Amino acid sequence: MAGNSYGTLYKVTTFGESHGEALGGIIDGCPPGIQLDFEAIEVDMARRKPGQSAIVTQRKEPDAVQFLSGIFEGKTTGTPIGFIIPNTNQKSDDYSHIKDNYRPSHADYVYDQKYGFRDYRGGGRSSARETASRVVAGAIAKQMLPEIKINAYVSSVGPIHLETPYQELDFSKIESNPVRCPDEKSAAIMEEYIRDIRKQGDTVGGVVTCVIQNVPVGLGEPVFDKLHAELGKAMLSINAVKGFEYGSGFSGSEMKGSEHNDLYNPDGSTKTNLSGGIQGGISNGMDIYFRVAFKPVATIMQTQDSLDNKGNITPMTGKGRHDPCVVPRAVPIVEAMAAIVLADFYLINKTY
Ligand SMILES: Cc1cc2nc3c(=O)[nH]c(=O)nc-3n(C[C@H](O)[C@H](O)[C@H](O)COP(=O)(O)O)c2cc1C
Repeated sequence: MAGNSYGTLYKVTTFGESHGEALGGIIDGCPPGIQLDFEAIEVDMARRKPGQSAIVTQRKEPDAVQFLSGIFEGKTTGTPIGFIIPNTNQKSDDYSHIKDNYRPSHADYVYDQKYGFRDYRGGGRSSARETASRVVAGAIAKQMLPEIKINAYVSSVGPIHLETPYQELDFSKIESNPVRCPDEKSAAIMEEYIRDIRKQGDTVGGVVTCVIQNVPVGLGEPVFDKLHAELGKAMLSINAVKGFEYGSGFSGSEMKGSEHNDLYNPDGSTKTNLSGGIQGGISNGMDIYFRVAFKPVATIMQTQDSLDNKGNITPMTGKGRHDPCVVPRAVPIVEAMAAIVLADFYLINKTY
């Protein structure tokens, strides 16, 4: 299958299915000599892994990464970094109900139409288990760019919104609750809401906000490979993502130029930052911030009509262990994809 790689110079390829032997990946282009902090990689993996709290899927996977190449005495060698993440809990679920049936709003139908055959167990390649490999590649990319700070957090769950601007939030609180919302009051309401939705056998969407600080001026290419275009592609490549906006986003379209313009300070920084840290596709040194909208995922524990592969509409009830709301687990995935994009542009910049 094509389309399993991302990046030009920091090139990440992933492989694996939800219920296969293992997931894994190859990172090609990582510079030599980076002393890796393996604990930091494990921390990010633990933030994504299933079973981490009562408000995510209860599948139990340790998501332990085994590095196979490209690292010697704890340092990157500059050769491809190969790794696997064994699937240890892959045999416990019965997915025979989706063998010949297509869940509404999942990828079953399009995979069958495109390839004529699919590994239906747990969604196969379309499962967000694939994102575990991205988190490994992102954790290494973060270590390549230690001066750049990437913080993502949950800013809404269904109808519950955290309206506080990111500048007034304490990012050290993001990990203080299972929702990953830095405002503890909002987090408690969001958690309650997710628990309630789960009890109803339903799912709910949400928004992850990401803030990237200390980005040097000059990352991003001027025409097609604009920094925000690549961030948008990276975020929209994450499962269940339905929207991306950066800076003032859609709300900027309602403003006047006199309100929206970011006026300069003598050092080139700007007094406001409605542009979201990118101008003309190139980072301008201000904070980059964007929002990623996730849908309520498809598998619900209620009965809905599905389509079978003979063209019959038949009722189906979700089975197995699923996420009632994916945003708490999506936070490290958003950070990982942001880090991969920045690492790629950082290396591209060095070729000038
Ligand atoms: C962290 C994460 C966990 C997910 N968990 C589930 C899940 O438990 N059940 C489900 O039906 N979809 C889940 N999804 C979403 C599916 O992977 C996704 O909807 C599917 O691949 C179809 O792609 P699309 O929604 O982007 O069109 C999850 C997505 C993410 C990011």
